[in-house]
Parts: sequence; C-alpha cells; structure tokens
Amino acid sequence: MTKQIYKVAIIGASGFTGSELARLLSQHPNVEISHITSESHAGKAFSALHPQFSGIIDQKLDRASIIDEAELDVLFLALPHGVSMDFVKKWHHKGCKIIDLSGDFRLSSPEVYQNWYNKEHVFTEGFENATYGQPELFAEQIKKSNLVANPGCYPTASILSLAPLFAENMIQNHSVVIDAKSGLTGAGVKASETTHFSNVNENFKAYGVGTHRHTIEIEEQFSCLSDGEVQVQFTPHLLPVDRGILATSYAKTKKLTTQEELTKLYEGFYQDKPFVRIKTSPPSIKDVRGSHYCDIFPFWDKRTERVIAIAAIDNLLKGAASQAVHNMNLMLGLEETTGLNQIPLRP
Ligand SMILES: NC(=O)C1=CN([C@@H]2O[C@H](COP(=O)(O)OP(=O)(O)OC[C@H]3O[C@@H](n4cnc5c(N)ncnc54)[C@H](OP(=O)(O)O)[C@@H]3O)[C@@H](O)[C@H]2O)C=CC1
Ligand SMILES: CC(=O)N[C@@H](CCC(=O)OP(=O)(O)O)C(=O)O
Repeated sequence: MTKQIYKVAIIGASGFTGSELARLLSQHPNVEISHITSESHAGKAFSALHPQFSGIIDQKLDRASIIDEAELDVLFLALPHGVSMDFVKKWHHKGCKIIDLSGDFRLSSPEVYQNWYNKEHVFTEGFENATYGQPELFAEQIKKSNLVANPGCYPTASILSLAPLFAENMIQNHSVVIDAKSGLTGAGVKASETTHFSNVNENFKAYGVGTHRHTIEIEEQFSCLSDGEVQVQFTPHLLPVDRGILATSYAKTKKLTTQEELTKLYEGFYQDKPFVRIKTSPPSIKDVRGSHYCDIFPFWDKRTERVIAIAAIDNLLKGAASQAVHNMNLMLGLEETTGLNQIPLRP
C-alpha cells in the first residue's frame, strides 16, 4: 500500500513555534511541507533565518498571499493573537484543515472573547466549529474537526495537572490555585524590555498577577470537565531559561484520603495517553525539554488535605508545536504518535 503524503503550510515560520513546527514536520513520515511563510523575511531561505536548518530546510520563505490553500491538506497558523482570525476568515471555507496556535479560537464564543479582550472578533459565523485541541481530553472531537484551536502553553500544563480531579468532581468549591513558570521563548521571537538579557539573567519575577489572559482559558476548560463553574487563581512567572513550563497547582479535595488513591486516579485517567507520564517525584523542565511529554507528579499532602500537582512541559512543543502535530495526526486519521518520538534533551 502506498503511504499517504499530506501537503502542509506553516504560516509565521520566522517565529519560535513556526520554526519548531518546521523541525517536526520535516521529519514527519506523512508530510510534505509545501510552503513556509514570513512577511518580513519573504524571499530568504528558511535556513538563512534559522541556521540550525542549514542543508536540511533551505526552502524559501514565501508571503502568505501566494498560497493556494485549495492545494493544501493542513494549514498551521503560528501567528500572534488577533492576527490568526483574519487568516481563518479568509481560508476556512477552502477545505483544508486549520490548526491555529494562537488564542483566537480557544474561548467558548466570540462574545466571551470580546468581553475578555475588549476587542471585536472578526470571525463570528462558524466560530462554534472550532475545537479545543487538548488531545488527552478531546481526541474524538478533534478527529472530526476542520478547525482546531491549539491550547496555550500555560493552559496545557495547568489543565493536565488537575484534569483527573475535575473529571471526578473531587475539587472542593470548584476553586484552585496555579503557580506557573515559563522560559523566555514563551514571549515570542521579538525582543522587548521584559526579555532583555539584563532584566532576565539571574532574575525571576511574577507578571500578569490577577489578570493574565490564560486565566479564563483554564477556567473554561476546567468548567467543561467539572460539575460547576470553576475559579482559578493563576500567576505566571518568567524563568531565565530558553524553554520549559513548570506549573504547580494546589487544590483542596473531596473523597481523597491517601497518596495511593491519588496516584491510582492519575494513572487511570492517563492510562492510554502516550505522552503523559505520571511521576513519583517532582519533574523538572529538563526531563521533557525538546519532547512532546508532559510529566506530572500528583502529591497528597495529608496535613493540609490538599493536592499539589506539579506538571512540566516544553512550552514550544507540548505547549505549542508538537501539540499541533498531535492534533494534525488525529485530524488526518494517522496514528497519534506519528512523528512525535523525540526523546527529551538532557542535560
Ligand atoms: N512561544 C510559545 O511558547 C507559545 C506560543 N503560542 C502562540 O503561538 C503563536 C506564535 O507564537 P510564537 O511563535 O512564539 O510567536 P513569534 O512572535 O515568535 O512569531 C510570530 C510569527 O508571526 C508572524 N507575523 C506577525 N505578524 C504578522 C502579520 N500581521 N501577518 C502575518 N504574519 C505575521 C511573524 O512573521 P513575520 O514578521 O516574519 O511575518 C512571526 O513569524 C502566538 O499566537 C502565541 O501566542 C502558543 C503556545 C506557546
Ligand atoms: C513567557 C511569556 O511571555 N509567555 C506568554 C504566553 C505564551 C503564549 O504566547 O502562549 P499562548 O499562545 O498560549 O497565549 C505570556 O505570558 O503571554
């Protein structure tokens, strides 16, 4: 039987997640990369911009406007928030499957989006067809979807850290606290004062306290899993490292009395999920760096009757590019692990 090859395009390949997508997709056995785009570097070789691809991906960067989407099977949008929606509006009816890495389609409706961001959503007709692309939770819906909203990096680690407890309605008062730390690549390729070397090096700080945009994304997903509306106290921090997210989640629980019960619950929930590994000690970001794994350590603190669940992912991979490839595999009916066999890079 001949192997099926799918044509894909990566829109926004000069950025961090776009270049990670190119790395993964260039090694995917069922994919041919038809186009990689950049508006500001159009005409240059991809490898001139990202020298690690020299002799591997020397393909030219195109402008997005030259793409004939009718010839494509899958479009990956690795674009900033607020930009993706214009592309989806233009391309959604052309038959190819779209995987959007931005936050434009992750919330439940254009109204929720507009209220939260105080900004109009340009794609309202058909917004409801977007599927939240967390493969461990919504694989069956993703398989049938033509528009997947790839989850955010903080939301992926946060949601996976507590999903088993919400799914079993074991959280008291529908209320949790999540304290998360991200490497600098989470802020995108453009340098800013916040990401300036001297502001980050040997430094560590919280930001977006009480206001970060991921709060509502996490709350909505937990509310979907749970029997009531969930409230999340979410505080992100900037780590002086290239990549990695460590999320530490705290929850008062019901019906739980031992560590054994908690471990069994997590192992059962993630039993057939090949990329979630349940650990017996706290994971570190280097345990998952460069891979599609999410490592989780669920800990039962008997004294305070709280669960502390610690999750580690690579923000550019499980938090973005490899999650998008996982979603593509599901949407195309391929084995979900295809092209995602990267072993974590450590030390
Ligand atoms: N970095 C991370 O860890 C994660 C990022 N995400 C999300 O993924 C998306 C991409 O992130 P990331 O790769 O970090 O972002 P970058 O800032 O690194 O890259 C963004 C890309 O978008 C392109 N771009 C910017 N403006 C426009 C425009 N108006 N029209 C067309 N192209 C444009 C840029 O290309 P050029 O200027 O060359 O045209 C660039 O290639 C974002 O929505 C982000 O929130 C999600 C999870 C994790
Ligand atoms: C370190 C850093 O700045 N992180 C970004 C989140 C990463 C990202 O862009 O993710 P989403 O697409 O999920 O929003 C932030 O806090 O806004």
